[in-house]
Amino acid sequence: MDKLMIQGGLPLEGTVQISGAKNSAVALIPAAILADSTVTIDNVPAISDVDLLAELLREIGGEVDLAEREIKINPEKMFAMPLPNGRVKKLRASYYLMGAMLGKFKKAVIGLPGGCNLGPRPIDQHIKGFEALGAKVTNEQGAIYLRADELVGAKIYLDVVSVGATINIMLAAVRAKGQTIIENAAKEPEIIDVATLLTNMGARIKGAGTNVIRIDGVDSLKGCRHSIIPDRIEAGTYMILAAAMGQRVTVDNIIPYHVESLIAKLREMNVSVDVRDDQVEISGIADKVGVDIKTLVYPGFPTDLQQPFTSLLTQAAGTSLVTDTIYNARFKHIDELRRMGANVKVEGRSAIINGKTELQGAKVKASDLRAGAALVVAGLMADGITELTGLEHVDRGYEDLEAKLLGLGAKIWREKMTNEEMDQVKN
Ligand SMILES: CC(=O)N[C@H]1[C@@H](OP(=O)(O)OP(=O)(O)OC[C@H]2O[C@@H](n3ccc(=O)[nH]c3=O)[C@H](O)[C@@H]2O)O[C@H](CO)[C@@H](O)[C@@H]1O
Ligand SMILES: C=C(OP(=O)(O)O)C(=O)O
Repeated sequence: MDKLMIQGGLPLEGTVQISGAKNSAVALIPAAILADSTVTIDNVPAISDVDLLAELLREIGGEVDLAEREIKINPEKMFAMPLPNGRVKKLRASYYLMGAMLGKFKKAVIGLPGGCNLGPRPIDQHIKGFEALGAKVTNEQGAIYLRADELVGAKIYLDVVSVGATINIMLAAVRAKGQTIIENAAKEPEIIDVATLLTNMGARIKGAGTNVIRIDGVDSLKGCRHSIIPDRIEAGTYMILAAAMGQRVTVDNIIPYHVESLIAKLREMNVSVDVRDDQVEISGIADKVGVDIKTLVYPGFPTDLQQPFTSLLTQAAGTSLVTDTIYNARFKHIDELRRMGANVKVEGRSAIINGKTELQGAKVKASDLRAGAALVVAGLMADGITELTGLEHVDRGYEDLEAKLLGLGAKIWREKMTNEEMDQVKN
């Protein structure tokens, strides 16, 4: 097991290239199950969630060729192999195997998903959608059993705006009989990306990116080629890093429109953001002032950037209030920030940050993916060296983190943990 060593206090400068979106990739790869011939996806990020999904598709008989930035999925020999345990529990997005396998084979057995521990993450809206399409769904010993004689389009109103449920219902509905209407659908860019792939495969989908999606079922879907949109959360993380330590940092290969809520908040803090066609240039040298943020569904401020943004706010003057309306326990990074000297307290769904405080390098642990990102931001701002463990979470979502940061002038490297350190981290 490795730990990440971060030498803090060094200015960042240069250009960083953003990879394909994790939350698109992890839905697009299962979507390929629905095709009858090879789907090729490029701009695929090299992250462990993608490796796990590639393995899962191989387990169900898929021929999967994962090369640099490209994945080729031939679904011709796939079958409805039950996946109650194992890799499905290591990531959140394994739940997309439910919609895709149900849509293709009319049956599936998939273990309950893993992913970041952010408090309760139910999948009742996914199940409500599958049932509305005609599936019988049962939960047996931690695995979801789905079976349908046939899937028939239905009108489904989501009680909670859910990215996963919206995509999963689309996957199950594209080959159903007749029309499905998803009301109160999520509008995240990744949903449009999945709808684009499915449409290129031959599906008939209207309204992706709005809160009403209409799907007219088709009998079969064919292979095609697709390029993944840039990762707005990775982009946002580097924008926050640039605001923290950047003299002049260009975050390249992005869709600036996807990070508008972050740009607005950075400007409110006094950070200079120059927006161009597919990049932003950020200079964070100015004295920063505290701001309040409230996470919301897209296009509101993304919950996935809340944790790294909290780290940045420790360096802003005054009191800032961060409220997460999506997850009630997404504050596991706060204790670690306090260990580094931050003045932050959590009250209910909010964190109250009093800045600006000097941060000191410390031994800290990432409890989840974006907690890891938050601690990398903090480590780069702190005096001295920060040792970050829990890298398995960070590797789920950030391609080449060290290489990208080295390219910006950071001093960051991995070291093997000693047995004693591994015991300490486990306890
Ligand atoms: C793989 C992936 O794309 N993960 C993203 C996806 O997660 P995920 O798809 O799991 O998140 P959802 O959009 O479904 O969750 C939003 C909220 O709805 C609740 N809910 C969701 C489904 C359901 O059936 N019942 C229910 O109550 C959740 O507990 C949460 O409070 O969107 C989240 C919100 O933008 C992001 O943080 C995750 O990075
Ligand atoms: C919460 C996240 O991921 P997942 O849903 O895959 O756990 C995230 O990407 O911040």
